[in-house]
Amino acid sequence: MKKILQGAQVKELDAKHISISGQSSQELMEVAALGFVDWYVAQDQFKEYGVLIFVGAGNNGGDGLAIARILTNQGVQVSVVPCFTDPDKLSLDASANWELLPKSVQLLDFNELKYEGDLVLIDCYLGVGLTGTLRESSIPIIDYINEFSGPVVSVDIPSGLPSETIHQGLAVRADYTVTFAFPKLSLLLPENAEYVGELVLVDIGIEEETSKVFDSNFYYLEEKDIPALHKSFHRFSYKGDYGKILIAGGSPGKMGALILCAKSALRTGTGLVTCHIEDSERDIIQTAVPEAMASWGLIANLEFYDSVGIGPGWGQDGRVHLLTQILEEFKSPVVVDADGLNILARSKELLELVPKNSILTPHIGEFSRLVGPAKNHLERLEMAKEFSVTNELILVLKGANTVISLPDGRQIFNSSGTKYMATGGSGDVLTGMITSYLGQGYEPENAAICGVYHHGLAGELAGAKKRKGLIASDLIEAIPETYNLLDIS
Ligand SMILES: NC(=O)C1=CN([C@@H]2O[C@H](COP(=O)(O)OP(=O)(O)OC[C@H]3O[C@@H](n4cnc5c(N)ncnc54)[C@H](OP(=O)(O)O)[C@@H]3O)[C@@H](O)[C@H]2O)[C@@H](O)CC1
Ligand SMILES: Nc1ncnc2c1ncn2[C@@H]1O[C@H](COP(=O)(O)OP(=O)(O)O)[C@@H](O)[C@H]1O
Ligand SMILES: [K+]
Repeated sequence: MKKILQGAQVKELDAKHISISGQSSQELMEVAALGFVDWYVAQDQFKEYGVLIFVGAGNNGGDGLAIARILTNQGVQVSVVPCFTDPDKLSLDASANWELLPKSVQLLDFNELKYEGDLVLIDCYLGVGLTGTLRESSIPIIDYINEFSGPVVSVDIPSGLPSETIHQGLAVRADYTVTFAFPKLSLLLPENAEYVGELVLVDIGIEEETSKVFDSNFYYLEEKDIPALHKSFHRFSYKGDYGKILIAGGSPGKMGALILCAKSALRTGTGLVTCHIEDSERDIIQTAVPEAMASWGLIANLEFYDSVGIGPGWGQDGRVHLLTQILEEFKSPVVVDADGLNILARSKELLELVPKNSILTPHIGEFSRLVGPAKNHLERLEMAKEFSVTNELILVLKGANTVISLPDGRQIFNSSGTKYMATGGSGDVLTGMITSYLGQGYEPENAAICGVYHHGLAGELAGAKKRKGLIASDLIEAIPETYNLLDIS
């Protein structure tokens, strides 16, 4: 899994990579520029566009000059706007790429900028080398980029955005940010979404091993990390091997949440699902999910189950007794969501009963009730870490780039998912998936990671077809496709 370092550590990371790989810094810049161009030319929406590249004097500008050369050689019409006064002031690698710039590239003076036709503006003005507050001289440049009528793509980071903090001042507001090696923390903060646009990560071949010596609790979860975390089953596996799970949820008028959760667990691979419900709701669950069994009253034989999911659509009134029974009698980790979390927030003494390494899946509202209100996402991350470490629990803080907070202090940002998942019932589907993996015998950490990643991927697959027409049931139907895509059997 990639470590998320600080922007200021990028130079050290490069130096380490260079000493291990034997690659020169200019070659590394070339790899980054080629990676950017590969992504760029694959974007159908830019097919008929020329490009206008703003370049600064540092290595971010160097990337831009290399991109200008490579795109020109691929037949794209390229103009460059140098945002520096003297080419002698360029960084070493930027200077080398300045010398290599093809003669056919048009150099445009920022003060006399006039352009015609469909253009994409590529922002290579300032990267992670930004220090302190933005200088006066940068303001007209960033204003110009922000007033540009066409699409804006920022390279590595939107110019003017600091690498680690929540920003409220002037910075480029990009439609896309194509970042290198690892996503900078600021690109993952919801408060900065208006600057970042869509986030794309380009791998530039720096081994994960290289960042081991750097101190960071933040990690970025990608598709390549997933297959190794899955358990494989053998030819003679029977339904008991895939887990027997209990879901305590649903209430009159909110049975849908439980139905989504149960179906999702079945599609994730669980062998046997039992739904613990109110007597009056028996017909609904048996009709909507014939594959599931139902139980009611006090729970008999809790030890029969491999995992328990608690909360979707449950309601809070009259549930404390049942929740206490589960937490006292079920000795393995459980999954707690929705009203299960709301009860814990109201009756904090129950928190001590929650088995260690259980997985709690709050959205921001539930987090605020359970752990406390946060000023911003950075503070929320810090509070989540403290909560996970102190209580030895796994917190899955849901949202775009869901964060998995582990009892050892690591915090993992998810890369999969789409805005189309912001629809009622998406969270119930996630609870079913994580409970399913726990029941299949996955370590709690892996159950949370696989659940969160596959859930987001199911969202991407369903979202590609249904866009804003996506509903939570579409996520469930897309779960099997995620196994095909990652070749998980
Ligand atoms: N491993 C990787 O990820 C790789 C990273 N690579 C790339 O390197 C980039 C980092 O490059 P970097 O360190 O040269 O700095 P960069 O971002 O160009 O900024 C320096 C410029 O900003 C200016 N400036 C500073 N503060 C300012 C302010 N407050 N207000 C205004 N201006 C200010 C500063 O001016 P100066 O102080 O020198 O006068 C100088 O001109 C990184 O983002 C990525 O794109 C790839 O090439 C390869 C592999
Ligand atoms: N903009 C978004 N980008 C990616 N994922 C999202 C986004 N909005 C919501 N999600 C995901 O959808 C799910 C919503 O969960 P939740 O808020 O509990 O919904 P519900 O209570 O309706 O089931 C979470 O897993 C969250 O990560
Ligand atoms: K930039």
